[in-house]
Amino acid sequence: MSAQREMKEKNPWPTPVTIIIIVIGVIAIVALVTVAVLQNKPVPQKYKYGIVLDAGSSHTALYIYQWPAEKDNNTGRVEQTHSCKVKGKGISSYASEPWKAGESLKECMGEAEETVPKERAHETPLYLGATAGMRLLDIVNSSASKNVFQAVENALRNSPFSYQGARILSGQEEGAFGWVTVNYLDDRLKQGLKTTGALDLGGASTQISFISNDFDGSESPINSVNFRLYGNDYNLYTHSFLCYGKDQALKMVVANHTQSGATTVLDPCFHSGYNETKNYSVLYDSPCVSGRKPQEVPEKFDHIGKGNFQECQEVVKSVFNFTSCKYSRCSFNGVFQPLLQGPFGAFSAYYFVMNFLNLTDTSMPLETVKEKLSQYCATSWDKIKIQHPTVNVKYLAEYCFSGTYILTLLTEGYDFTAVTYSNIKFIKKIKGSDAGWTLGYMLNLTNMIPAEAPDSPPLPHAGYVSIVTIMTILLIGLLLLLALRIFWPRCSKKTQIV
Ligand SMILES: O=P(O)(O)OP(=O)(O)OP(=O)(O)OC[C@H]1O[C@@H](n2cnc3c(O)ncnc32)[C@H](O)[C@@H]1O
Ligand SMILES: [Ca+2]
Repeated sequence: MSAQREMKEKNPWPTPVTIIIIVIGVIAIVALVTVAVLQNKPVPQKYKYGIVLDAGSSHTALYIYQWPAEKDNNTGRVEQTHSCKVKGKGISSYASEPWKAGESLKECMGEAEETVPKERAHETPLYLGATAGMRLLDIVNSSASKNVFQAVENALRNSPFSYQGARILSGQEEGAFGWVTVNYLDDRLKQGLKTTGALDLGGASTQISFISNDFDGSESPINSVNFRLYGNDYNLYTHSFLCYGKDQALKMVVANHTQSGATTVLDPCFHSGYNETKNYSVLYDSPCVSGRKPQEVPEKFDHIGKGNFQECQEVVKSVFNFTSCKYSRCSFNGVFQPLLQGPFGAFSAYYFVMNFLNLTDTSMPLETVKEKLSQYCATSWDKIKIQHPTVNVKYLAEYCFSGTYILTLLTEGYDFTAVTYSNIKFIKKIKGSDAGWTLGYMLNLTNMIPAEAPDSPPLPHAGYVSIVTIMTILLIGLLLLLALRIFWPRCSKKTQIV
């Protein structure tokens, strides 16, 4: 018996148990490596780029987007990597000297050349989209609008990028792409989650876009945009109000005050102590008001502030027409609008203005918001200038009007109530990318959002983590057992014998 035991102890060949442990260990290692390789494809190192120029009514901005080069088959995340604000006004302001519109873009185009790696430039699409400023110029002087586009095209064709054209977006496109941007950045589209509405307030137009159960497009087809994105169908309600951006709305409000052709205009939307001499011709230079220019007007008028929120609200209301509606329900000016639904993201001037006024917190009761704005409007112009010495004086003079306009547009125009006001979030960026139509526009033109859902990874993430964890624990256990058998055979034998 003892000789047998001695032989066994000296036998260099592993016992069947050891062999089984080794085999299981090898299988576990192979399985672990296979799962890890399948799940974690190599992390892409390189990026692809796309550039969009937003030629707005008040200014032009350039946005550069990037996404992982190996994932442009619809699975990689597109994010904003750089933005550049073009100096000066919007391209529509260069109607009488179009070449300057092209010149104005050069500095930002230079920044784009520095940002996009040289070897990627030729394959980087470059788009320019113009909005309400060019829509208005096109209405009053279409040849001037063509000349501006010509100048802009010349400048962009000479860039190293793959120029894809410049054009005016329709109001519908502007609204719909803003909605796509917000929901793409929030990962709502890919995951098929409930979507967020989009509210964009520009200088010359404003857009509202949202999904409502109350809307199937049949009542007002011009307000309907259909998408199939990542396997989900969306029937989006969208409307763009030309002339209801905050600069044109201000013109309309002041035009209402100046119908008598007076030389002095008392304005409740400007602070008391504000007094500026303005030209009638400049005030009435846009098609939003030109039809209402009084026949006999002096050259100039004194624009004098009165600082009264309630009165300001009344005159602001006067630019909205609530009298006629041929649909089941309307927002204003006879435009169909279904029942408001879900959360909303409000960006561009909505954010600039409410952020300046410290009123971005929408959990604050609407009445409190109004009280705060009322106090702000009642503050004298001298005091306001002292309190904000670094703020652009043109913006500063207009925040009382702008805040009042925003609240009136949201509550009277779109019908947000004291309850639904808290569904609005004033936003500038989402995960580092600016909210606005540009990203949605590029995603659409580059077919970056597929109609159908992309293939999911071989395993759901939770399954993958569980398998890897179980395998690892098993492997460590087996290796420990093996080590015990090899290095302390006597010890393990003893346990067996006992
Ligand atoms: O969409 P459109 O109507 O073409 O206009 P835009 O694209 O040029 O309009 P923006 O959103 O850039 O700006 C909207 C308005 O907000 C103004 N604005 C920009 N920055 C601002 C700030 O910091 N404070 C107040 N107003 C600001 C700007 O002059 C416009 O009147
Ligand atoms: Ca805009």
